[in-house]
Amino acid sequence: MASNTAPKNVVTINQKLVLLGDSAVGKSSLVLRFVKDQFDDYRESTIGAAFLTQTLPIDENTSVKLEIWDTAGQERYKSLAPMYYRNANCAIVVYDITQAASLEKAKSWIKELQRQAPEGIVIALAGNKLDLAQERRAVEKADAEAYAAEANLLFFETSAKTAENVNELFTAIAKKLPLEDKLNQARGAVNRGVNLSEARPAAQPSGSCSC
Ligand SMILES: Nc1nc2c(ncn2[C@@H]2O[C@H](COP(=O)(O)OP(=O)(O)OP(=O)(O)O)[C@@H](O)[C@H]2O)c(=O)[nH]1
Repeated sequence: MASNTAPKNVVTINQKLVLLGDSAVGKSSLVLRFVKDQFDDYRESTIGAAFLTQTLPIDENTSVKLEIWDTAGQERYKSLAPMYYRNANCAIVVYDITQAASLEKAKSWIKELQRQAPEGIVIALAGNKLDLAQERRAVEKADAEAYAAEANLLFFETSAKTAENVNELFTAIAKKLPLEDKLNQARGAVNRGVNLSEARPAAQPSGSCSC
């Protein structure tokens, strides 16, 4: 599990991450595994959205603090999603490898992000519930991988239950973020003795942590 604090002399860049996908594919479970290294077999569906943060080192001088918006997958909350992806730097779109329809839903989220989210947003496609692959797989890895390559997405199959590929997914996203400008700004601010917290991103939509 990643640490929640960064060592001294490390520049930390805040980046907003949004999770999207059908209900019950495991969005909240992936976040819970990544942030707290926990898993619940019986999780309540998210209401509205949940907010958590986690700091990830990406090299010896730089950390990324991910401000994670875990959106609710139920259809009735669909209209809220733009509020969460509007200023996002990166997104994880999740499907369940045992439910073919959830990949179709993921593809429609990806189209919406590519049309409406900020230019340059880093998008990953995650096929979750990999622990059920042997008995219940309904989406072939090669098919999802080929789609992801064509749409220029990062791609991982994950299991929030066993933790397989969960840290790898979040780390790959953090490493793909174009941080050069922000790093130069932050290092310039440090050299001028400016308090970095003044340069943090604008206020986020309100939400609660359901973890
Ligand atoms: N076997 C298995 N079950 C999982 C995995 N991830 C999540 N689940 C289960 O799937 C169910 C739904 O998980 P959630 O994390 O609540 O799904 P969600 O996508 O956040 O759902 P919404 O809040 O409705 O959008 C729960 O019962 C979880 O325990 C996994 O990797 N493997």
